[in-house]
This record gives sequence, structure tokens and C-alpha cells, in this order.
Amino acid sequence: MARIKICGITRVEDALAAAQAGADAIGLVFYAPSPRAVTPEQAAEIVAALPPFVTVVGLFVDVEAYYVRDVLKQVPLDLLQFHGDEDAAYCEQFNRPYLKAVRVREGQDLASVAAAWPDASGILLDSYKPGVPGGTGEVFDWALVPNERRWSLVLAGGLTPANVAQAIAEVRPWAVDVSGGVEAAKGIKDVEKINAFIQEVKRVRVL
Ligand SMILES: O=C(O)c1ccccc1N[C@@H]1O[C@H](COP(=O)(O)O)[C@@H](O)[C@H]1O
Repeated sequence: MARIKICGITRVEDALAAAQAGADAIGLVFYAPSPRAVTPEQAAEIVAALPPFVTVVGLFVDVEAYYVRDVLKQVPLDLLQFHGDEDAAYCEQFNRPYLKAVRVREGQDLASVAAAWPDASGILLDSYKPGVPGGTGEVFDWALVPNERRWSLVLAGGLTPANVAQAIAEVRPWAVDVSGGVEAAKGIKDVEKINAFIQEVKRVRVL
């Protein structure tokens, strides 16, 4: 079964709802312009409330390294997610497992692109929208994803309870990542949508 990350958690109750529903990971956005941004203090409170065995992912977009280090001192993040133009040397300096987000564009050779971060725990593929680093709520063309991969793929971009089963069947990702598709409003999760999303992921059987 594809692993599930629910990203853009801003409230303890949403983190607990995601964990209760069966999410493998939650994402905390440390990107101030996002409506889903959390402060390190808010993040620490959310993480402290979580039950065990839920991976906590911290999302950053092109920040100075000292900011990531500062957050790491305050929040026990299991995994870092770099969602900007960070190169491998930048991503690896924190000595933490990380995901590198790549925004998919027509004509890209995604195998070569992914090879630029050989030590990443996974490559997260998201939709490309000029001027918006992520959380666009838009789907990209899944046919652009290579069938044969030497990297763990986290599929993101406009996933919802209505399309996630088809996405998994077509792309066969290691994990799926959703933010806007399970929200009631920006930054506020909808428990029914989280439950429906996870039920749909569980429903798919990929051969
Ligand atoms: O969620 C955000 O606001 C955000 C801001 C900046 C970079 C990434 C962001 N979110 C990530 O975007 C993808 C797709 O989100 P969506 O499901 O299309 O809303 C996902 O990885 C989020 O973690």
C-alpha cells in the first residue's frame, strides 16, 4: 500500500485526526508566505501531541541553512522536505533524511533530474506553477513520470479522495502527499476528507 503523508497541518486536532485515520506522516510547513505556515512553537506543540509511529516532516523553501538548524533545535523533525531550488549539497548539510521536491514540467527527463539528489530518501513530484513553490492544488500530467525508477517516488500535486486511487494505479508511487485536497479551508483540515482519502489509498491494489 502507498504510504500517506498529510501535509500542511497547523492544529493539534488535525494532526491527531490524521494519525487516527492511519496517516504514516504529517507535514509541517515552515514557509512564511503559505497559509499553512506554522511557527516552530506551534510545530513543537503539534509534535508533542502525536502518538508514536507517525513520521514528522518539516517543509522548507529556499531558506538560509541557519533557519533549518534553528527549527531542528526546537522541533523533533524526522524528515526534511526541501521544496525550492535547493541543491544536493545544501540538502545534505543537516545530516537528516530528506525529500527533495521537484516541480514537473513538460519535456523534463525526470530520471536525470532525480539523479541530482542521489542520497535523498525520496523524490517528491509536484505540479509546476510559475511563482508558486507548492500547495497549488493542481495535478500534473502523470504520464510524464517514468515507469522504471531507482528512487522512491512521493507523488503530490492536487491529490484528492476522488483521484488518489487512479493516481496510485497509474503512477505506482511509494507514497502520496496531500494538502489542499483534504482541507475545509486553507490550513484547516477536514476530517471526513482525510478519512476518505486514506480509505481510497487502502482500496487500491497495485500489482
Ligand atoms: O502547502 C503549502 O502551502 C506549500 C507551500 C510551499 C511549498 C509546498 C507546499 N505544499 C506542498 O505542496 C504539495 C502539493 O500540495 P497540494 O496537495 O496540491 O495542496 C505537497 O507536497 C505539499 O506538501
